[in-house]
Amino acid sequence: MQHPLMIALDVDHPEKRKQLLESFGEEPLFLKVGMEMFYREGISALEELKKAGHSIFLDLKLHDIPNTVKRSMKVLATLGIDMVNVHAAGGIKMMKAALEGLEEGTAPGRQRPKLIAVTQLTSTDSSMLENELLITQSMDKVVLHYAKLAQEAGLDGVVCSAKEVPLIHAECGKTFLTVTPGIRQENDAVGDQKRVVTPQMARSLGSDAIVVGRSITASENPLQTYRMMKANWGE
Ligand SMILES: O=c1ccn([C@@H]2O[C@H](COP(=O)(O)O)[C@@H](O)[C@H]2O)c(=O)[nH]1
Repeated sequence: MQHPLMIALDVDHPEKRKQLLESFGEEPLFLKVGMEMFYREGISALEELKKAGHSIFLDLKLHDIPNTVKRSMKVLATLGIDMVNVHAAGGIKMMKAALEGLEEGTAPGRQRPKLIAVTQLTSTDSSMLENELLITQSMDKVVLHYAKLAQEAGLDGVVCSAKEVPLIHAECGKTFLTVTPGIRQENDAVGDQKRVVTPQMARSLGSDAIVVGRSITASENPLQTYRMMKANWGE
């Protein structure tokens, strides 16, 4: 998939997860497995998803000392996942260690999972950045700075809002991946997200992939909503 719409499997029961996936039939999907599902269902569920032909972004957002992150990534590299992430706030050493761990853990002949870094969560706005996190630079500057650190560490790309994609692609190059959550159709509830765009806007801003959770998982007809959002995203 060149520009995937990644479905965030944020549901509160394995049966709901299974029902949701059944509603998509045989279509191979790009699925984002987050902490909720991974902590509940573990590695065996990832194997199930892979067997069904799906691609997996394991969104665990590692953020710890470099040694711990490296050793953890070495384990995650064995799980058959396609993408995994860290928080760029862990710094260059931590990101380099994450990459080393992934490389060491990837079996010969297998493709290393892509490694991307969260710049600033899409639930953060400028006011939170300044007043809670005490970061006084603008959101654009901070996100770009973290993207550059991730690139310097050798990572494949970042998680950011689609709003920051043009800046990141201009400074880090078009092949540096931008994976963008905070996606909503015009009338969807925004919830806790702050830096939000529609699938159409994400495409015109140049996002490489969009992540959609509740708009699909909480929809009365997830398949129909997925198809509509995918069409609006241009895939
Ligand atoms: O900055 C970030 C990083 C990760 N996420 C994750 O994406 C989905 C979005 O879900 P929605 O229901 O579409 O809001 C969710 O799993 C987050 O953990 C993010 O939103 N922002």
